[in-house]
Amino acid sequence: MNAAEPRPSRGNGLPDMPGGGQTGEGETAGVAALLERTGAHRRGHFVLTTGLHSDEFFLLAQSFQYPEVLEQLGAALAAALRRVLPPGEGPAGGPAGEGGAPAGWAAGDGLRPVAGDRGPAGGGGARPVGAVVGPAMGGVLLAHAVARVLKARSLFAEKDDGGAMRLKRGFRLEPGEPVVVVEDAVTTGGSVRKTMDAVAAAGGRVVAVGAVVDRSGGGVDFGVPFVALLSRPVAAYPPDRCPLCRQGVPLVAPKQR
Ligand SMILES: O=P(O)(O)OC[C@H]1O[C@H](OP(=O)(O)OP(=O)(O)O)[C@H](O)[C@@H]1O
Ligand SMILES: O=C(O)c1cc(=O)[nH]c(=O)[nH]1
Repeated sequence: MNAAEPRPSRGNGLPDMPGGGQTGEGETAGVAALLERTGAHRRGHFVLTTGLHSDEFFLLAQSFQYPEVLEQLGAALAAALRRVLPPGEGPAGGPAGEGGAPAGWAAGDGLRPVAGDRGPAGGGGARPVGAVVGPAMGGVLLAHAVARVLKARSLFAEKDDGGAMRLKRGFRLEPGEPVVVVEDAVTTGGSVRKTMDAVAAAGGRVVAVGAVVDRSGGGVDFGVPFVALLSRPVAAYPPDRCPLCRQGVPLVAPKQR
């Protein structure tokens, strides 16, 4: 096999991510290869959520349709997040409590309690991450995959009528509960910021942000540590300054097809 080719693994034709979830060049290459192989990385002429145009698009639903790939990406992102989480705000452990859990479910049932019920972490000390929150739709599956590894709850925020994000469906956070926000692809960071606002409105405290792809190449600042499995600047143009429009390349809304 050509050394530059992704390594097939587990008989599914998908490449392993070198380093078992370690960040660095090897992992970046592994993630890029995974996105190529699963058809998530597209080239053409695309309209983005913000109305900007781009010649590249990361349609991560294509990758996430393979549970094994979602699991790999979630594990890699969880590992990267662990490295930037403040001490004590890593994965949860500790005893289960009642809050958020249906009656009769407790430690050993596989349910994660809300952070305020985790005993020793309270009392002014750092608390473990209680929840991973993703913006719907792109962040829903990813939040689940990351939460599974961090042993936290998996929640999602949804747009309300005004375009803001909100926790709905009875999702609750404890006051000051440490939360990680995850996103499939970050361009301007607007969706992550709205999700952070939703977490704050629900009383939680965002301690880190993670994404599979950071199209800003490190150009966005969320005020908390931000990690991405693949980070590089990707051009995005206002429509009236889009070179692809000038060339007459057909414009595609990739999520609508
Ligand atoms: O960094 P930004 O400029 O905010 O753009 C990135 C966001 O846009 C997309 O979501 P979209 O709003 O299209 O909703 P979806 O997740 O339902 O596809 C994407 O999944 C990110 O959430
Ligand atoms: O900016 C966006 O809307 C966007 C870009 C991208 O590459 N992928 C995606 O899902 N959304």
